[in-house]
Parts: sequence; structure tokens; C-alpha cells
Amino acid sequence: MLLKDKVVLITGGSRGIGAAVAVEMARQGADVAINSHSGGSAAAEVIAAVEAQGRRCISVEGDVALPETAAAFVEAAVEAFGKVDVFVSNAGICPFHAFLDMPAETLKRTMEVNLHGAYFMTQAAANQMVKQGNGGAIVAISSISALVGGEFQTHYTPTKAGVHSLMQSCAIALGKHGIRCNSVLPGTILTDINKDDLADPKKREYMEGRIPLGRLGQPEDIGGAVAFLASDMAAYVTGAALLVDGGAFVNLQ
Ligand SMILES: NC(=O)C1=CN([C@@H]2O[C@H](COP(=O)(O)OP(=O)(O)OC[C@H]3O[C@@H](n4cnc5c(N)ncnc54)[C@H](O)[C@@H]3O)[C@@H](O)[C@H]2O)C=CC1
Ligand SMILES: C[C@H](O)[C@@H]1OC(=O)[C@H](O)[C@@H]1O
Repeated sequence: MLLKDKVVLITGGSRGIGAAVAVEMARQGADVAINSHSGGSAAAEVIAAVEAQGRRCISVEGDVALPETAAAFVEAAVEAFGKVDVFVSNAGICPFHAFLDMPAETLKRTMEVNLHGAYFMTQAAANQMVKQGNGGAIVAISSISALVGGEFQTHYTPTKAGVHSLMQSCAIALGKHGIRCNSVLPGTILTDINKDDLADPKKREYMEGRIPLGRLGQPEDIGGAVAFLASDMAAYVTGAALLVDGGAFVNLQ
């Protein structure tokens, strides 16, 4: 087990990648706190799946775009489990939309959830880790989209580049406290975030065709990379980015 008796906090942990990461963390021996926005029954399913691994789980609802959500999430986790060892910044949205008529509100909301949310949450988790004095690990779910663009993602890709940049700067700011900060860059993973976009068979076939490993990703494909970066196996890894994309990024021709 890579994370025996560690406490892991995950934003956006009720569905998709965050939910799969929560279960993997539990499989690796950790207790888990998930945040989500209206997680409802999905959050309850994640709690059950973590408990099935013999670990504890709490769910705290809140919009990561609001600074007060971060303080409340960390406080609830400390109250339940006594500490924070690992923080995974995962919550995100991607409302696909063309560039030329992008509504200002869609741009603003995407920035606030994906980037400001990651900032507030990372800051709150890091403050708790510094207070504890034992170091820690922070992993942000960035994206292959931090490196390459998307016609209908002009509001989204800058947030994913920003999240990785946040991890790089935090690696420097927090290194003296023994806190490591890294990013995981998933390729296209089948979740609710792209359900509508990939409902178009032509788009889905095109995306699949770009991937040397021959398939789109599943949420479970991301858990191992996060567990590695969160664990002592990665004790000398900070400010790094790990692509988990089936080879899509390097596939020029
Ligand atoms: N699915 C994909 O192909 C990829 C996803 N990502 C990133 O992975 C992360 C998770 O995405 P998926 O699992 O695919 O999406 P999803 O839509 O399946 O899950 C999103 C999660 O974030 C939560 N969430 C959304 N807005 C929130 C808010 N304002 N406050 C708190 N929680 C909120 C939801 O409650 C849910 O738990 C996102 O940051 C996304 O950008 C990165 C690369 C690829
Ligand atoms: C939502 C998209 O399908 C997904 O999000 C990302 O970050 C990936 O690059 C995919 O485009």
C-alpha cells in the first residue's frame, strides 16, 4: 500500500476522475474526504466504495469557486480525520463553446471554478500542512489541454495550463515546508464532462484514432498516477507533470 493511514482530500470527488481517484486512494490505505458541487447520491456511492475498501470517507458539499468553501472543506476533514497529508485538486468544468461568441459569463465561471478554485483549495490545504509541520503532497488534475488547444475550449485550456503553472510555483513556495506539488495531465477520459461532445460518433472515432494505445481513457486510468505522485515513491518529485493520455500528445503522424 502506497498511502497507508494517510488522509487524502479530493475536490470534485463525487463523479468521474475524482471519484476513481478517491477509490484508488482508499485501495492504497488512505482515509478520504471528497468535496463536490451538489454531489448527492453520486457522493454517497463514493463513500460506499471507499468504505468497501475498509477506509473512512466524508463528503462535504461546496462550490470551489468560493474561497470560503476551501476553509470549510479542510476544517471538516481535520475534524473527521485529524490531519491532511495529501490534497488532490480535481474539480473542474468544460462547457464546450465556440470562441467568437463565447459568453463572458461562461468564460468567467470556467476560470473561477477551474483556476481560482484550485488556487483557494491548494492554499487552504497547504496552510494546514504547514501548520502540521510534516510536509505533504499536492496533486492537481491539469490536462493534456495544458499543452495543446481545442477549438471549443478557448476558455478551458488556459485554466488547465494555469493549474499546472500553479503547481510549479507552489512547488517552489512550499518546498521549504517539505510539501511537493505536481500535476497529472490526463488525455481524453470518458466522463460526464465530455459525454455530449463524444456522443457525436465522428468526433469519438477521431479522438480514438489519435491514441496509440487504441482507446479513450477511463477514470480508473488516472488513479495510479495520482497515487504515485502522492506517495513516498515520488519523494524527490516536485513541480513535475505526468501525462496520462495513452500516447495522444506525441502522436503527430
Ligand atoms: N474527462 C477528461 O477527458 C479530462 C478531465 N480533466 C479534468 O479532470 C477534472 C475532473 O473532470 P471529470 O471527472 O472529467 O468531470 P466530471 O464532470 O465527471 O466530474 C466533475 C466533478 O467536479 C465537481 N465540480 C464541478 N464543479 C464544481 C464546483 N464548482 N465546485 C466543486 N465541485 C465541482 C463535480 O461535482 C464532479 O464531482 C477536471 O478538472 C477536468 O478538467 C482533465 C483532462 C481530461
Ligand atoms: C472535456 C474534454 O473532453 C477533455 O478535457 C480535457 O482536458 C481533455 O483534453 C479533453 O479535451
